[in-house]
Amino acid sequence: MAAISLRGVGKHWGQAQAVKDIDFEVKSGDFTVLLGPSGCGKSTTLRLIAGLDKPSSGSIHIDGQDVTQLAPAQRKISMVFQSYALFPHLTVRDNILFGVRVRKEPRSSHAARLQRVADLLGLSHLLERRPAQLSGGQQQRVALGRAIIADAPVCLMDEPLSNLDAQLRQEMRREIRALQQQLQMTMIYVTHDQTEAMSMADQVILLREGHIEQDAPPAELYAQPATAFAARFIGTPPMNLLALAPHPQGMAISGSTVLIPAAGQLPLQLGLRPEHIRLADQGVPAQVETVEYFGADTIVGARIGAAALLVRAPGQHRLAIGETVHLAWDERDQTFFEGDSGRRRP
Ligand SMILES: Nc1ncnc2c1ncn2[C@@H]1O[C@H](COP(=O)(O)OP(=O)(O)OP(=O)(O)O)[C@@H](O)[C@H]1O
Repeated sequence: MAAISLRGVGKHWGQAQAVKDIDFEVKSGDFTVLLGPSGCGKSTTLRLIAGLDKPSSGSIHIDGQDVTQLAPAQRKISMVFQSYALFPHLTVRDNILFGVRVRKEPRSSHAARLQRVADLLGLSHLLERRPAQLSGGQQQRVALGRAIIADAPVCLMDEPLSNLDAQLRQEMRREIRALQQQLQMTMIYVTHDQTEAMSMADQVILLREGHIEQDAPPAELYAQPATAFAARFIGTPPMNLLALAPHPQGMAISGSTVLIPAAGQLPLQLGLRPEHIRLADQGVPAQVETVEYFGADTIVGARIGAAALLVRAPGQHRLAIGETVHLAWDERDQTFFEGDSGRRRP
């Protein structure tokens, strides 16, 4: 199975720089997610790996071979797009076999390969249908089938689930991840959905405005965000960032007398994950501003001085707006970010 590496890859369209200085390695058999907000360069990066666009600088290697100048067909990759790109006039069978036939792969192998892929994806009873006679999830499986039957060592996916409803998305996430592990595919998957990235990936590459903000496994991205941007991009709800201000005895949460022991230079922000803050009998007084109940937990919006923050408390909490609650957290769950650069303080 293939490993992929990008070295100093950049792409500009006229004056506009879509991505710059992209460096990363994808291990063979790993599931890597390119994550980031709209316009950060995810699709551009994927298209460069696929060979659909040529980089303006840098090089791309697959399995140790420099493929920068190779055409897509020579790169041994398969690709699944957001729009499934199925042929409406072809049956499921013919859609899945399309690429295999175009590439003139041995006819004798077609039936067995089709059978395996159809069984794997639960499509065996739908082979004679046309795309219009399938549900969204089934169409997505056909698109996956076409990628899997190619037996290409690398599979690239660009937001493949964005046309599906929330429940089906979750099912398909699990299916894609299970298939990738079962077939030991090297996968690069583009999404702007952090829950998708966190739940599927071995490695997350978080992009921002064309550069890599952080490249780490999900657990590290969550526990040790490199920057305030990374901290805010991950988590539901995301990490709270509270501005700190000078206080005669050190540093306090801005607009309050709540002291935060932290050596370092201002400006500084305190990062606290909503799930790390407890509603306690004793602690920092805060005023309740919002209460949202979700069944398993309650998200409480509260204010300490000038700082608004969200608390994720297990179970149901009937709190009145304006009521004073007490908040507590462990010092080890505090993260500090430099106010100007946004970098996490080590
Ligand atoms: N063919 C093109 N010509 C000019 N600019 C482009 C082209 N393709 C992409 N760009 C620009 O490059 C930047 C990155 O685009 P890209 O599609 O890679 O972002 P993305 O992260 O995939 O966004 P989205 O999640 O919205 O699809 C954007 O500013 C975009 O406008």
